[in-house]
Amino acid sequence: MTENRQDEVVVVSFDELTDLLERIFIRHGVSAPNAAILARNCAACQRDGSHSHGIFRIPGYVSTLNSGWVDGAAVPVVDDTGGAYIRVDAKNGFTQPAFFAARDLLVDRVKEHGIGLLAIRRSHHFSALWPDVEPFAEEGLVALAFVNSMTCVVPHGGTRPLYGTNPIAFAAPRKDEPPFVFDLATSAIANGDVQIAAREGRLLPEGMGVDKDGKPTRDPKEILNGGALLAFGGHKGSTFALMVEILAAALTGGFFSGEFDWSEFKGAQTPKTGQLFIVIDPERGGNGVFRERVSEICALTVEAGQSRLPGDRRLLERQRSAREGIALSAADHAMLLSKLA
Ligand SMILES: NC(=O)C1=CN([C@@H]2O[C@H](COP(=O)(O)OP(=O)(O)OC[C@H]3O[C@@H](n4cnc5c(N)ncnc54)[C@H](OP(=O)(O)O)[C@@H]3O)[C@@H](O)[C@H]2O)C=CC1
Ligand SMILES: O=C([O-])C1=[NH+]CCC1
Repeated sequence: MTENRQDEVVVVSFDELTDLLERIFIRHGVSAPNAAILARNCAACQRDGSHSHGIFRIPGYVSTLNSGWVDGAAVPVVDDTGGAYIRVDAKNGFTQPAFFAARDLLVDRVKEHGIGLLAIRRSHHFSALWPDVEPFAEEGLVALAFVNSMTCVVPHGGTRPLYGTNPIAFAAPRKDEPPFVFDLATSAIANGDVQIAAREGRLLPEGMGVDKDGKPTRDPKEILNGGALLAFGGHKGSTFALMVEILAAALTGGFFSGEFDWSEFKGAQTPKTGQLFIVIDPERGGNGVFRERVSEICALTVEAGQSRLPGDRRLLERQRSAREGIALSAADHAMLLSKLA
């Protein structure tokens, strides 16, 4: 760890950050195996510049754990249907331990059937989705993830919030290069980014949200205090958000984004919903050149003038972190240390 007081920055390695986060999770009641999974996930978000779901989320994890809303020591129960469909009851724990409890079985089933579904319920997903899907593509598989969250998005033309920010992620292997991965909220902006803008006193771009009276606003505080977010792309993004409610909640047996009641749990921030993962073995397509074709369409997209592909910024951040370490502001580093007290 190196401190640079002049710039008020503390530089840590990925392993150092993971270790610190692991100790924080354990300090607040997360079991050791679950803490190792959550710490690695959160450190990876910070490393890759997914700042809305990196260490920014630690106070939320901690206040939620302390409220009793989530069980950090939950032991997920895997229900193997014997076919391509695997169900997991997360037992009111975080999604990632439930995901890893079934991941190997899922990959076995994908190899067997060409496709596998992992449906997780009674689970709290408080992170980015790309860490869930990217490793499948590194193994040559195609993966999709659907996660619903907590009510803060108004359906297109509607008058009250109903959907969560409901992200969708996708990963596909490419030939001789890292997988193509996107990971996006179906809201115009993720709730985490609205919170960060509010903290930094920044206005948002037009078209992200409305205030408590339904009037368009660029003020993140007005959106967070009784206002709401809009879906991306009008009725189209709104319909994607609805689809995510169907796949992540109705299909898995989890709660819709507006269905759970955390009012008795002061400090609770993690949505207790459901998550669906669909994993496909592209080799079953039989054309034998799937990776080449993915690389080809990505290259054509850039040739057609798109300045960059989804995931490019994140991978550059990953490379920078590997070269230079992960730079935390001294204030953020102090915040993390304070969570060990
Ligand atoms: N757990 C949960 O319930 C929720 C989690 N989230 C998480 O919040 C995160 C942020 O979501 P969101 O605000 O939608 O993220 P962004 O809008 O910042 O990015 C969404 C995707 O678009 C890509 N992208 C961004 N800008 C461009 C561009 N100019 N050209 C091409 N591609 C681009 C990003 O790649 P790149 O990363 O390389 O910039 C990323 O794959 C996600 O990781 C999501 O999973 C969101 C909602 C709920
Ligand atoms: O940024 C976001 O919208 C959320 N992240 C976790 C729950 C919702």
